[in-house]
Amino acid sequence: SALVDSEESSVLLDVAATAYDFVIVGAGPAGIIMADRLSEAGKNVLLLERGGPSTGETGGQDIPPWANGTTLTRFDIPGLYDSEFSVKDTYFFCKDVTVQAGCILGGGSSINGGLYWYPRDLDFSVANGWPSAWTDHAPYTDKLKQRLPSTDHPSTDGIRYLEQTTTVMGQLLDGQGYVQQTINDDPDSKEHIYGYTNFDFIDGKRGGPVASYLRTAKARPNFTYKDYTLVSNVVRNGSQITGVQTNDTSLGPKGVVPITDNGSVILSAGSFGSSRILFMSGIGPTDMINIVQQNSTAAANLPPMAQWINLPVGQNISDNPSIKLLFTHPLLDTYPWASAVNNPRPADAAQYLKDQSGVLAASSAKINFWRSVTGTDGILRWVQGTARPSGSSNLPTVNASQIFSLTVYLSENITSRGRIGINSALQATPLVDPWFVDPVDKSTMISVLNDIVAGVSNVPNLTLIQPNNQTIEDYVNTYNKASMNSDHWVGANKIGLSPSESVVDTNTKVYNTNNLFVVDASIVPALPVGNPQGTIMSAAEQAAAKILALSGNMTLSTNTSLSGGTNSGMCKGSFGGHFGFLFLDCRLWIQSFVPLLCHISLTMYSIL
Ligand SMILES: Cc1cc2nc3c(=O)[nH]c(=O)nc-3n(C[C@H](O)[C@H](O)[C@H](O)COP(=O)(O)OP(=O)(O)OC[C@H]3O[C@@H](n4cnc5c(N)ncnc54)[C@H](O)[C@@H]3O)c2cc1C
Repeated sequence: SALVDSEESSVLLDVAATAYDFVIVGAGPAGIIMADRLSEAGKNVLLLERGGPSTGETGGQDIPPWANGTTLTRFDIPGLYDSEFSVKDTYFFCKDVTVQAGCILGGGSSINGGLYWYPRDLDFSVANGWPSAWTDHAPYTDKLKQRLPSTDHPSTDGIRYLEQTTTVMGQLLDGQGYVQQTINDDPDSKEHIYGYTNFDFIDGKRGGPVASYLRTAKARPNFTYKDYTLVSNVVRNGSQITGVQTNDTSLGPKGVVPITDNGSVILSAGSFGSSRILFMSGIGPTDMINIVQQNSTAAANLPPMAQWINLPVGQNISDNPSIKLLFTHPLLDTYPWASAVNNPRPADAAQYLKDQSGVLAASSAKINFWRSVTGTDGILRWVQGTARPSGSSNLPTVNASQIFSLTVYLSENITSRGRIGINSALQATPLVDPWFVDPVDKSTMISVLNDIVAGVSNVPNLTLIQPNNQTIEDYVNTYNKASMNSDHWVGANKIGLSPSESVVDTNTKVYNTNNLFVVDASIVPALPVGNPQGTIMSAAEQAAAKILALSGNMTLSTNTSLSGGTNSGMCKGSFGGHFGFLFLDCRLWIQSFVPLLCHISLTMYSIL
């Protein structure tokens, strides 16, 4: 199916464009899982990623000096997570998003702290904003667990390192009625519990979807991956999407990658990335599309105004407001995380290089706890704490090597919402910050922090050093807003039952389009109880099942190769579901048997 107009194809006569059943934009956790599940079902899938490789396995080259001669990049080594924020060249963060977002293979999962929580039932409840069609979510979490189990002891020798923070923080929590548990063994239990941090690391290295789902996808002939490919917008004719506009003219005429007649585009470019692509495709609030209209290059790709689709893209955003406290205790060993990329402690580097064990086999988080608290508005909100043996060098009166930090997040049921959008430079950016918009969120945080601090005097030798000589209330009131950012943005393209308050329907299809889907953090309607990647990845599992069900888990597509408008005659058919899996690639017989084979497969398809 020719998806570019005749003028375009006559200008670029020698560009061949393969049409795909699914073009997925963005190789973050959601995009990778979608690519794997759809290709597993026999679909012809193209995964486009704007960034380059990350881990050594994917061809990454960013190897710290002390690991020279290995394939261990900074993204492989969990203990280098905290150093990301202090290196000069942060090329792995998106340069056109004004907050931190990963622009590299794996997206956020390649640059995040790796904290990984299986969602609980309440995270996917109607009360938490999900449509009822999504609430039977446990089977999808099970699918995720099978492919990507969590660990709370990531070092290959099974030993936990730097546990002083856990010991001291555990004493504080014991004194306040918290109970220790293996957190992911019972995800539904979150009331006054604490435990070791769970990660998605594998064999002492960063694991995540890149080291699991992407591996299986890559092994399939019907899966194609292209990196360094930026998608600006979808190409559409009204509600019918016909392809995506990329910056790579080798992929198709003027860089347009077409989809098959029954094909679909799935945006998995993250909360900021997917929202921007929608605006640039003429989908979203009019004020945002007007900004696109004012940019002459981007305006050229906008559909006519009559085809603009007004949806609340970028609204309903939430992110955990988080406040950090600092403590000192003589037992502590504050780890020099920031310098570990160039100058790690020599024994730790040697141990890690030997067999991926030791301190560097985990990122900095050591202990997590949860509780609920009811605000003055009667709403029960959830609270998460994460403690790390890390500190700050600007505290002259304190021994800098004996500090640990506690980050307290307000999570599920917070009532504040913000908005994200684009500015005139087309950077994706928060327009209304989502933290403490509702004063009850703030007062709830203050009461939680006061509760924690009240227990400090019961732990021998434990001292709160930040805030110091200041009430918790003053500390929170004067806290730098930007530091409250937890990088857990959800809700921009919220799933829901109506286009007046949501962007995608219960099948994750963008309202008022025939074949455009969004599957990533942005469809999650409200924050889960813990750091969100487990929720996002299991949501992708459910979305894949729903999208496959929509297409009857079956595809028979003519895989058109355009060259100056000429069909070179490739044929590809597959079907799955009840009849098992059959994949026919006609390229082998392209010279002589193409028409016959295509006919046979079409006949088989119609019989079955
Ligand atoms: C510093 C940091 C630390 C974090 N720590 C944790 C943690 O410990 N635990 C946790 O659960 N969560 C954590 N998070 C959040 C978590 O990583 C994200 O919620 C998650 O990665 C979102 O997944 P996603 O698939 O929606 O999008 P993303 O991970 O953002 O992936 C989107 C992908 O799309 C690509 N892309 C974007 N735009 C385009 C385009 N136009 N064309 C082509 N490709 C495009 C990007 O390069 C990226 O690879 C952290 C986030 C950050 C930034």
